[in-house]
Amino acid sequence: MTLLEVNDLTVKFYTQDGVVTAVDNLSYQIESGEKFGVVGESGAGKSVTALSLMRLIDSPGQIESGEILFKGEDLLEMSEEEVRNIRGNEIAMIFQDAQTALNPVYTVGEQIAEAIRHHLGHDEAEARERTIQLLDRVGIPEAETRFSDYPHEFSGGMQQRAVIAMALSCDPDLLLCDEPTTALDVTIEAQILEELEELADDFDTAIQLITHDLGVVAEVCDRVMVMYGGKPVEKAPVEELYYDPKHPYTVGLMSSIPRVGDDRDRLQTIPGTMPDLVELPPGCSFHPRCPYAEESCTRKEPPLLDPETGEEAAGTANEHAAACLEYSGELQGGLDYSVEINDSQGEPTAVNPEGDRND
Ligand SMILES: Nc1ncnc2c1ncn2[C@@H]1O[C@H](COP(=O)(O)OP(=O)(O)OP(=O)(O)O)[C@@H](O)[C@H]1O
Repeated sequence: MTLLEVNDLTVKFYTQDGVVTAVDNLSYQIESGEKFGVVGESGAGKSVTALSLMRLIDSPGQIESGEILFKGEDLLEMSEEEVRNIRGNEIAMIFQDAQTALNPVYTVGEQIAEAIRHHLGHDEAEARERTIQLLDRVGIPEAETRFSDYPHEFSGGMQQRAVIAMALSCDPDLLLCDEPTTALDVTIEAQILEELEELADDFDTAIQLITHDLGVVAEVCDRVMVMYGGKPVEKAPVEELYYDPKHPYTVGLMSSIPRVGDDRDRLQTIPGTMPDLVELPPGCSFHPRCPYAEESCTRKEPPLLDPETGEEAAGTANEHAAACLEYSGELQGGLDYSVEINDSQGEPTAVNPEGDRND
């Protein structure tokens, strides 16, 4: 069943430097219980998309148009009170920085219990019991004792686990995670991602996981949307994206995934930077950074197409869709990159644009 359907969402910020189109006519869907990744560099519009789902876009920002259907109801048409009931209850959000989500003057346990009392109407004893169960479930040892600890008595990883417990306390249908492990060290990150994945399955909660790291998406997600300049450039089931990426931007992102034990320098980034969102380049907004760009790319904005058939594709369910003129047959030189499968480590793939290898 489709849980979330975003149709033609456009969000703009009216800044002194001009009008920033942070999200541009964006459409995507998330099924119940699905783990959906949103990937792209800084400024791609990932956080603004998530904040729109919570109706948390403030001035100078504005949701200009579109629909956000959650269980068939348009969040953009709801009253403030109706949205408040959904927020934290049916849709919960976890941010990168656990410290901002936890109030330093209350114990961790009290904060979670308070959320449970508020949203689920439990009495104090029930809320306390559920909190301890949740703390235990997210991997906090000696949960009963730690209930009474203040946030500063928790390590960074433990704080983020507590935030996950708080987000799950009301058994939401959709959990928005915005770079939830970026601030943590790699070992803790891996543990928490694994936990998050398991919890989502146990609670039958769908996840929209925002990250700039395709490795994180590979770990957790079923399906992925790659964003560039406020738009999706590729959508695919996660394995297909890894083994058979179709958009040059995705290929660039994959080349920059570092791999443990890999002696080649994979820490290369895609040359250039995200364009100015006040004045996007004409045609394909990735063309100034694309190694395959031709004259036509500077003129025509590529639609999302099924790379196999060249037909229009929304990239829902198992569809693979990419926005590149290659798939409308308008790129004369074609795309020329190779996909390496790194069998020894059982990891998905390394992808290198031709001529960009360091071996
Ligand atoms: N409060 C704001 N005022 C003005 N512009 C904003 C504001 N918030 C976001 N933007 C604009 O929206 C664009 C998209 O921002 P967003 O935070 O969604 O990017 P992102 O992909 O989540 O990047 P990051 O990984 O850095 O969070 C930004 O480049 C910025 O220009």
